[in-house]
Amino acid sequence: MADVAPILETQGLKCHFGGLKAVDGIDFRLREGEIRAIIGPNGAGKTTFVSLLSGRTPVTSGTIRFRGEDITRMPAFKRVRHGIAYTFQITNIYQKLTVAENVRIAVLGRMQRDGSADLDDRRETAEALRAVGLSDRAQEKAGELAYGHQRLVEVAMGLALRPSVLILDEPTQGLSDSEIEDFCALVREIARTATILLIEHNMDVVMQLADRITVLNRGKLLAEGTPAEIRANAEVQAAYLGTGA
Ligand SMILES: Nc1ncnc2c1ncn2[C@@H]1O[C@H](COP(=O)(O)OP(=O)(O)OP(=O)(O)O)[C@@H](O)[C@H]1O
Repeated sequence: MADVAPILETQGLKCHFGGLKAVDGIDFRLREGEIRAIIGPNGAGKTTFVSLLSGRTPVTSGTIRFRGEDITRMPAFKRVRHGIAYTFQITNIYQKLTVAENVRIAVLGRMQRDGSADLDDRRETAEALRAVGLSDRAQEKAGELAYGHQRLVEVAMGLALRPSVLILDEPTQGLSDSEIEDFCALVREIARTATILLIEHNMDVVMQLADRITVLNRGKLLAEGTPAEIRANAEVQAAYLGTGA
């Protein structure tokens, strides 16, 4: 696998906020088709790192390549067109619109992107809602849903874009145990057609889903490996998992 060209790659990626080195020189390679988890203590730089990948936050220095093309300075909306979708922490949702209307906006955006005006947008919307288990709530106002369900609306919006890379930032926050189980099944399903980059604090979810795990600490890459390797890594245990994990 090591010689397969990465779908997404960073070299020496940095993002400094004044004196704070939120992301401090990260070399990262994401393989096409994998589920990669990013973990690390609070403030490690995880959200900042994926914000750089999505174009939401400007890079201080270093490069980002997508399928070999330098996208370091490409605006966020163009990255979405290239197939990099990022579910924000709810900020994407129109609170006063229904769940279905929110998802339909994403579907229509993709149709415009792909020039596929002949697609049945209502059917596509219904499919995305079914995938995340929100069909029953399609006509509810998005802003009135529980927090965890609003996160799922965002995932449906991301899915509706048919991304080749889907970046999920703490998607299971606010979900019940059974909803988390359904969500894990959904991620496996999505992974059949997309590469997934997942920031996640729930270690059960990480260990269950990830093909590989990247550990960040203080803006730097601390370790990378399979779930078993990361579990056994003493440095990771000290920095993040705690020695008892
Ligand atoms: N826009 C910003 N301006 C200034 N500092 C920021 C900004 N965004 C993030 N930071 C700081 O950068 C550091 C990394 O934050 P980031 O949110 O990327 O970490 P994280 O690993 O995602 O943390 P958490 O797990 O708590 O979400 C933190 O010290 C944070 O306060």
